[in-house]
Amino acid sequence: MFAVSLKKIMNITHSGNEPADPWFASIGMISSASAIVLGLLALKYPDRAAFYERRKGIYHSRGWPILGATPSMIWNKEVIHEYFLHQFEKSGVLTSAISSLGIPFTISTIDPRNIEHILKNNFENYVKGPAFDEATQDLLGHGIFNSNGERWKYQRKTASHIFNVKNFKDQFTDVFLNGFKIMSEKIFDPAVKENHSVDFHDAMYRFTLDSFILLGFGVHLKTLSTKEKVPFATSFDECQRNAIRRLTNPAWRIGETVRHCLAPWKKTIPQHVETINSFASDVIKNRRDQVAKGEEHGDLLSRFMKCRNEKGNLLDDTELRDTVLNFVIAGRDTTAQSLSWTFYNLMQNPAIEEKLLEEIREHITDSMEDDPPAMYEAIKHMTYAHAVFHETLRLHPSVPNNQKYALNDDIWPDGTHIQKGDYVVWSPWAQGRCVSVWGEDAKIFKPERWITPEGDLRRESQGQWPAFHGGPRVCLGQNLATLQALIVIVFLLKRYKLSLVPGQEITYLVSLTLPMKNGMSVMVEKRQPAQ
Ligand code: HEM
Repeated sequence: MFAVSLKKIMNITHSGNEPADPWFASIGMISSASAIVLGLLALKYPDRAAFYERRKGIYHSRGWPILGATPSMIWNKEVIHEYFLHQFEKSGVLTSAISSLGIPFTISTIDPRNIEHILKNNFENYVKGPAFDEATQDLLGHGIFNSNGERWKYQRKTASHIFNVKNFKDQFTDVFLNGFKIMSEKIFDPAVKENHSVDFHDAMYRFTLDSFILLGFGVHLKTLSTKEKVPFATSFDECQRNAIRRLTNPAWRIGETVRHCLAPWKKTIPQHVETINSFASDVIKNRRDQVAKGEEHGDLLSRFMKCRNEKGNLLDDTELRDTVLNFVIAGRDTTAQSLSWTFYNLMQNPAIEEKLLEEIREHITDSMEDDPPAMYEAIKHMTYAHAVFHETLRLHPSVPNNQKYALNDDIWPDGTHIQKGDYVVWSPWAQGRCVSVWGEDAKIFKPERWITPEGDLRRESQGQWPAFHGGPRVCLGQNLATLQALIVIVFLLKRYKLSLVPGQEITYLVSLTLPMKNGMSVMVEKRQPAQ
């Protein structure tokens, strides 16, 4: 039938005596067979992906015949977090299975009890799966982020000795305060003087990259001071962006090869990785020479140089590269994004901004800019500033979606049965906005929800608010990220009044983290001291 119509279209005719063209005959047979197979598959899988078997006791949303949720997910790929939220709100359940072509059995949940169970109570059963490891291996190496089991345990133990707020109180605060001064001088003051807008999101990215490279490797990258892109920064950004492409596309190797063939003049991912590696190896070599001459440095690299691995040996260059780079990757984007979303919310809620300013005036003096320990102590007591930051991360979690892989069968607190080899996904973004989890005002920015009747900061369970993950793998930098963010919030608000440039669309870019898709243009004025 198909072959006949094809011939008609191509205007090819045969007289009755001519033997049939074997090419058309085979096409006809293949088409008919395919149509039959598709028909049978559509009968067996009328509302889900082919070969996807439903499990009892789990809610399955209805999808397309044979394709399941694949077309809707592709259609909504730019607004995937809203899509997940909508699926939960439409179904009224907090746990459901996703049937999509080409992905393994995946169960998605925003139930706080289940998330707490995965992260904490049955932590040993859930690991980063093979897909994550493969997609991020060249960038993360064998660092803490993509390690599991004993290797992770050892790295975590070593890092937590070094990585405590007490150790870094003065040094971290000092780096952030200095970074803030450079950012003011190079970006915000000129914008006030020349009355031009600033891409706030870009400024935060530069600020956190400079700060974390200084803290991690002891190197001044100076992206805040240069208009041109620093090669390390370009490669670092490109590798991070690429990681999400790999995680969402099982055929990423082919994709990368095709992209290279189509644009051979562009740097490939292995070339970007090489740029990062050669930066790290130069810094490590220099630092080894300096240490050999008896110099003392306080950056992470120098501290990790004194540590031993699980075999009792000092860390070699590759282990040092992986360890330090994992911290930079962990801290840089997440903190820059949380700052951008905080200011986005403050600019839209002047009453909240004013309340925060009152707290700043009460606790922070000008002299604290040059007194890191005093600054650190003052910030600790600013309850409302913490509430603003937590509320931002509730609505705009820097890690909006997360997944793990089940090593064994399990039963979740809501009764869902998990089988060995299942992927489990939770979405802090959808959870933070879901009325069933956070109440009727879930979608409203309201820092007051974080303040107890006694005026203290409310501590939510890690299952309810997994912005910093939870359990044994809770974010190691939570206190530091909060410290850095609050320093910037406090001093930026104290010095400047920011306002959104009208007419721009502020939205997220779908990625492993939550960057702003189009940046965020703001106008900057000097803030006049309160009368
Ligand atoms: C607002 C800022 C931040 C947020 C929202 C955040 C959030 C998270 C989340 C959700 C995870 C779990 C990721 C996963 O493995 O699935 C994580 C892990 C981690 N974070 Fe953060 N993070 C922030 C800043 C930082 C900073 C500044 C550092 C340190 C410089 C840091 C260090 C780490 C490390 C080392 C891990 C891995 C912990 C482990 O696997 O044992 N983070 N963070």
